[in-house]
This record gives sequence, C-alpha cells and structure tokens, in this order.
Amino acid sequence: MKVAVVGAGAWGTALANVAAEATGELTPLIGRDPGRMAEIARDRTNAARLPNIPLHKGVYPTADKTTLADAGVVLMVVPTQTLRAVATEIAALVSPESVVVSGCKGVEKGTLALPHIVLEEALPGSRRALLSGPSFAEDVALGLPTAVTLASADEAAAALVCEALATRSFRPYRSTDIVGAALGGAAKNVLAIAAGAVAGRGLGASAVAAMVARGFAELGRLGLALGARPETLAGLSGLGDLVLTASSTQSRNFSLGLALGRGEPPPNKLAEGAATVEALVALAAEHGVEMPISTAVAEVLAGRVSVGAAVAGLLARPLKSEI
Ligand SMILES: NC(=O)C1=CN([C@@H]2O[C@H](COP(=O)(O)OP(=O)(O)OC[C@H]3O[C@@H](n4cnc5c(N)ncnc54)[C@H](OP(=O)(O)O)[C@@H]3O)[C@@H](O)[C@H]2O)C=CC1
Ligand SMILES: O=C(CO)COP(=O)(O)O
Repeated sequence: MKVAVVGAGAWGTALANVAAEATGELTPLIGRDPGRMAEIARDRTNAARLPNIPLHKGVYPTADKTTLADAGVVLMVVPTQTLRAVATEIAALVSPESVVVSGCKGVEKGTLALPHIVLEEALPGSRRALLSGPSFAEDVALGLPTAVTLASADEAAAALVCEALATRSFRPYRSTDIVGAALGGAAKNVLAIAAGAVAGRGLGASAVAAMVARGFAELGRLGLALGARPETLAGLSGLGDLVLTASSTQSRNFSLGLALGRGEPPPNKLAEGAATVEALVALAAEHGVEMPISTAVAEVLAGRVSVGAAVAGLLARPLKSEI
C-alpha cells in the first residue's frame, strides 16, 4: 500500500519516514517549493523543518503532486488554516478508493470547521480519517515509541491506514470517534499556551496542573456538546496530547506561552494554538459552551490583556462544582 504525504513540514517529514518504513514502498513527500524539495532530496534531510534527521531511504521528496495519484493513503499535513486550499488543489488527483487522512490540529477560521469537515467539503465523496495524538515530530522521526489515535467513521478505512503506518515504535490505535479526536488536537494546542504562560510567569507547578485540569474540563464540556465520546477525550488524542504539549518546551505552543508569561518576544515558529484559538472559542460559543481559559488565551494573544490580568480574571471567577 503506497502512502503519499502532502506537506513537507516537521510532521509531514516524520510521517513520511514512518510510512516508508511501515510499507516498504516509495513514499512521496510532497512540498510546495520545487527548489526546497530538490534540496531535501539532495541532502536526504529536511534541514529547515526537521534538522539532523536523515530521511528514510524510501522517502521521495518532490513538488510533483501527481505522485499521489496511485497512493492508497494520502496524508494531509499542512497548517490547519491552509488545509482547504491544499485539499482543493489535489482533489482531482485523489483516487476514489484512497483514504485521505488529516494530520492537522486546529479549527478553521471563519467556517469553524474541524479538519475532517474541511476534507469532507474539499474532497466530497472521499474516504476520510484523522490522525491525532501525543507525538512530537522529532520523537517519531527518531523512532522513539509513540502511540496515536487514527479516527474514522469508516472502520475499514481506519484499519487500512493503521496498517500503512504501524511500525515497531509507531502505534496508531483505531477509533470511530473522529469528532472527539479532532477536538482534542485543536484544544490541547490552545491549553498548552495557557500552561506555558502560567509556567513562564512563575506561578508554580500547582498552578500549571490546575490550568491543565481545568482546561481539560473545558474540552470535556465542548466535547459533550459536539457529541464526542468521553473516553476519546480521556485518551491519546485528548488528555494524552494535552499532557505532552502542556509540559514540554519541545512544544511550540507551550514555548509560545512561556515567552508570553515571561514577557519575552514570542518564538518565530508556527504555534497552531495561536492560529486556532479564536475559532475554537467561537465554535464553543456557537454551542453555548463557555471556555474561560481558552478565552483568556485569545485575549492575551490579541493584546487585549496581559498574562497577569488574564490570570487574575480567571481567579476572580465564581467557584462552582468541579465539572
Ligand atoms: N510538529 C509536530 O510535532 C506535530 C504537528 N502536528 C500538526 O501538523 C500540522 C503541520 O505542522 P508541522 O508539520 O509541524 O508544521 P511546519 O510549520 O513544520 O510545516 C508546515 C508545512 O506546511 C506547508 N505549508 C504552509 N502553508 C502552505 C500552503 N498554503 N500551501 C501548501 N503548503 C503549505 C509548509 O511549506 P513551506 O515549508 O514551503 O513553508 C510546511 O512544509 C499542524 O496542524 C500541527 O498541529 C501534529 C502532530 C505533531
Ligand atoms: O502536536 C504536537 C505533539 O502532539 C506538537 O505540538 P506543538 O505544535 O505544540 O509543537
């Protein structure tokens, strides 16, 4: 089963290595810039996005999108806000039997669509799945043990993708709860910014843990409203990814929060939480769900309040029962 990866960033490159190892097939890693892809092909490493990691010998870096036409699995691994445009560009090339998998974590601005809905709209009639879970690209590319959720309403599609990606160290667990898996991935990036900001401001490990746990409660309320299963939210793609992302400086979202909390300039790297937070809060509001921590992150990122004022605002909220 051939896998093609669209998006030659850190995560796309790591997943291309996994797929090449799992399938033993030539795996196109498709980027948008022919010059950059030629460099990656020459150097056998993606120096800009995933430095010091050699490409698997089966990975074929290219800017030629037609190389995905005969792939049984197409992994879409671009920033969430660009997913629709990229999926629309490749729509005519994807075979009807292929499973198209979102590797994105976020909510689309404007439409408030989760990534699998973006795929459904851009690639109507296609077989779809979503991959999410605690998995830093570098860890995966180094072959360190990793477990993720592979969600699809189409169980045969999920099984096919799992087979095309499972290696001795990369373990995709199947789920039919695509909404739960997508929500966990989107919310944890925002909550990791909050945890980082609290840590950066020096408020202590107890405060960081409170932020993570109350953030998880926000995710739970939104999940309930959208029909996600509680066990998905408590699993790899929910709590698992939240714990990872909200506790490690390897995370771009946590690092952004740390910088905000310390009053330092934000790191110049993609933090999906920053791109997603307004849409996540709007999606929650549409369903009558309050997300005070995520709202505070949105306010801080928009420059409307300081981290100190946001924390003071959260501490001033009336106490309720824990849920
Ligand atoms: N990094 C990680 O550890 C993980 C990331 N993810 C998720 O994967 C997604 C991608 O993240 P990641 O790979 O880290 O991001 P990167 O910033 O490393 O890479 C993003 C890639 O998308 C490409 N891209 C950006 N805009 C466009 C566009 N308009 N059209 C086509 N291609 C575009 C970029 O191309 P170019 O290089 O030319 O700019 C780049 O190759 C995110 O949703 C993220 O949350 C999920 C799990 C782990
Ligand atoms: O999604 C990730 C790990 O599961 C990567 O997190 P960051 O985007 O915060 O680096």
